[in-house]
Amino acid sequence: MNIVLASASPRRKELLSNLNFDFEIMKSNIEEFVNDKDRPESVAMSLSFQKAIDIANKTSENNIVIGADTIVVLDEKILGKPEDEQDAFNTLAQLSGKYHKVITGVCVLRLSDNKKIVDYEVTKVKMREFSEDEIKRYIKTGEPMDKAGSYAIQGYGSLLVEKINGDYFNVVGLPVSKLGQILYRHFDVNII
Ligand SMILES: Cc1cn([C@H]2C[C@H](O)[C@@H](COP(=O)(O)OP(=O)(O)OP(=O)(O)O)O2)c(=O)[nH]c1=O
Repeated sequence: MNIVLASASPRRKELLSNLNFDFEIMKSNIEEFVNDKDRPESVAMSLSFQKAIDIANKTSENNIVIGADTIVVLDEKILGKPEDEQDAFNTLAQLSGKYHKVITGVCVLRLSDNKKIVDYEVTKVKMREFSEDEIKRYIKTGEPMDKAGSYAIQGYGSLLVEKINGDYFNVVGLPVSKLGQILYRHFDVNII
């Protein structure tokens, strides 16, 4: 039995690596389809499941597969990864001075005994007010381009964040504590 992280995200890999247990990485390349009418929590959970099942079907059925998906939500509207720099600018301008939610859906499954747990974690993030000039300078760093909500709290984006309420790691891309509980309670995996 192996644990497989169904993710191309270097952030997720790093967060799991901090726990010093063996796992494999397999990159799922599902088409991320979002229906605007669904609740943001459902969207994040559904995408995490799609990533996990894609990889589960390509690996041993005894493996435990983990999928995750992070979205940023402002006034119930999902702000995903930016399409281009203009899109990143518009997203960051909307986030300035306000609270938003970061939701990460997480799915853990094992086909051999038909086990599937899907859950999510929410973290509230308050941005300080920033100017258009600051947004332009931030975009020039290149950091926003592959991040949900066009920022990275673990990087230069930390300069824009005023405070958070909830799990920091959830914002970076993986609700580590929740995931640990799922592995322990439902899959008998004891990391510590
Ligand atoms: C809000 C925020 C998001 N992010 C990242 C985490 C995710 O990698 C990314 C959201 O995109 P996702 O679609 O969740 O993940 P991904 O495409 O990077 O990787 P994969 O689907 O293969 O698992 O945004 C940060 O790194 N820092 C932040 O502060």
